[in-house]
Amino acid sequence: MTTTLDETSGGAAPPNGGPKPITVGSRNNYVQLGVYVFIFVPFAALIAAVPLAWGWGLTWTDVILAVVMFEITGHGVTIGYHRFFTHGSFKAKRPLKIALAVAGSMAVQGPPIIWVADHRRHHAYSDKEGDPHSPWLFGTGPVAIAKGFWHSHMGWLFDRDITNKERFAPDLMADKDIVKVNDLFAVWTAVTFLLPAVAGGLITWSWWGALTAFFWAGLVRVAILHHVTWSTNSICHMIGDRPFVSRDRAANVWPLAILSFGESWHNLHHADPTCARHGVKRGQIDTSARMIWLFEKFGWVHSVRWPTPQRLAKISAGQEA
Ligand SMILES: CCCCCCCC/C=C\CCCCCCCC(=O)SCCNC(=O)CCNC(=O)[C@H](O)C(C)(C)COP(=O)(O)OP(=O)(O)OC[C@H]1O[C@@H](n2cnc3c(N)ncnc32)[C@H](O)[C@@H]1OP(=O)(O)O
Repeated sequence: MTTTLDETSGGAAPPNGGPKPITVGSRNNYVQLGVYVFIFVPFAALIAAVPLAWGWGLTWTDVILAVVMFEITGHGVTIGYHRFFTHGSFKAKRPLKIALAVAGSMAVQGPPIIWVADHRRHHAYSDKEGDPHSPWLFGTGPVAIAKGFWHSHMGWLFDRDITNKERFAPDLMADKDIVKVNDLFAVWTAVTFLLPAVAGGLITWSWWGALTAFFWAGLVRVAILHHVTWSTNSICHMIGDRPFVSRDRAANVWPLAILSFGESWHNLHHADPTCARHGVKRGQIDTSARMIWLFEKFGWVHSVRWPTPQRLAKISAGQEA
């Protein structure tokens, strides 16, 4: 059976079918070097941060700037890249659309069109051959599971094919605003590191304050956001609860709910990919859904796909028989 995008994600993109390949070659060396640098430099800072936090550099200014940057860029990914651009869970006014694309780009996870194409491909082939980052492609058993964890968490980023953007993201490629934001990706990458440095320098009125803010609210914050995001691909496809029926191994992992802004209610997400709220049960924290609700109240978004009792009953495990 041929799996089409429309069947699986609900399709924010028009599924223009055809025999288009799912991948189109490999990344060039220049981009591959960028991936290494933008993964390892923040990661090195995160490792260094543990001893450094004991009395070197970390100030309340750095903590506040790091939290603010984490909130902006993290929600740029969850609300923007993920729920809006990939899955079309709501419609947004143009200024908000552009702001979400920029905020997502500042998470240093690649330009929006590539991110969205990869993620739609993930849903189309979830946990099967063709999924760019499933942990289950190596089989079962301890060694295969260890390999699978590494591959799904970050290994896939180092040695990977390029997802066919024409097939998986034609709607974004036809959107001039998004193409512009996409083309300026290197600028947003610079801004995401320089903004906290400039703010830290001005607030403390010192070069030292700029340096520590760059380290904590730039590098360390990006590294933490990277690993939280990647955990959705790795941990949330390996362990956790599966109260809803999905065609893959996606699971709900409650300890990640706060840091991932509600994205770790991943079982519901794969059972109902276009739903704007992932934490649908009582007590399931989902700050991304809260913010979408707020945007709706402000009139910035409309046509939000909120969960309905009928839909939830239909996808609940045990209800299908
Ligand atoms: C609280 C949050 C919770 C979130 C939960 C999410 C829920 C969803 C669930 C689960 C989904 C998870 C999904 C995870 C995905 C993670 C991905 C990562 O983490 S990536 C990490 C490392 N960072 C990078 O890889 C950036 C590296 N790239 C760069 O910095 C720049 O692109 C750079 C410096 C290499 C080049 O920048 P230039 O502006 O000079 O050049 P230019 O024009 O952009 O690129 C040239 C060509 O290469 C492509 N390209 C650029 N970056 C690419 C990339 N990362 N991958 C593939 N192609 C790339 C471009 O599209 C362009 O191709 P053309 O000419 O348009 O066909």
